[in-house]
Amino acid sequence: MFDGASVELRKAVFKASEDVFNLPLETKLSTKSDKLIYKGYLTIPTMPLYEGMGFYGVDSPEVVDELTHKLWPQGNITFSKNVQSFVEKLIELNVKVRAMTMESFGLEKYIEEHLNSAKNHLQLIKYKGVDNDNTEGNLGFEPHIDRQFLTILCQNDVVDGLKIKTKDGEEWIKAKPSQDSSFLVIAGASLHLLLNGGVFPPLHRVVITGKKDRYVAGLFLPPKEGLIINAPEEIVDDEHPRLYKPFDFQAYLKFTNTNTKGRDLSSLKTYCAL
Ligand SMILES: O=C(O)CCC(=O)C(=O)O
Ligand SMILES: [Fe+2]
Repeated sequence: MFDGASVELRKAVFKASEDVFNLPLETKLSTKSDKLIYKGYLTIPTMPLYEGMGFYGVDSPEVVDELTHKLWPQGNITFSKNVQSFVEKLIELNVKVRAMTMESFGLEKYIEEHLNSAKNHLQLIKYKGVDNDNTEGNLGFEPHIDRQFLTILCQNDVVDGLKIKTKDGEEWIKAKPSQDSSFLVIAGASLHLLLNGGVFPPLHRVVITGKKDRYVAGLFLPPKEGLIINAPEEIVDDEHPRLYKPFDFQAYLKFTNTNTKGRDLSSLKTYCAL
């Protein structure tokens, strides 16, 4: 699925991403939407090195075209074509991973329904490199679990920074892609809930150490608006009792947005465990 041509495509997307973040601030701000925080330009006051550009519903060419037009009113066909082709590859990978995951839990009959229950969201991310010798590194992204079903990340080859907490909570390990064609797949809270705790959503954070800017492209799979997540009966029994109340993603988003420190597994449990 990811051949030489895809590696080229990926390079083109990171080049495109540089172009996006190099645009004047007013242009980037013109894409900001107050309806959904993750549509358009995103900065987060507590994470000064981070800038994001979100394409919510990215599988629809209109979404990419509309945002491209705001960024380059004179047009930029190369940008929208590269983003669309790249997203197609990421979506293919996401479908495979989610179908295989459902299969491994014996939930074949829910695959279709599950695949249709998510939106495709592309987030281009830039972390500004730092010019200081803080050996601990500088905060790029606060520790958190992802809230969606699944996250697929790829980064520009030269700069690492993503760290993942081991399941026992003992240490942070570096998530280092093995080669420039690799992707990192992270399970999020919504998949954890759907599978009654069967997959683990890891705590992760980003630490920036060098002068080089770090670019990441991530496909996020948030549940569609209105979906209520509840683990299927087939995976609930005396040995695996139901762990969570029916879960409304939008309400959880609101809860975690007003409480940024609450994005870990224990606060998810406080929020909706039975
Ligand atoms: O920058 C990264 O590698 C991870 C970003 C991330 O964790 C997120 O956007 O949720
Ligand atoms: Fe994350």
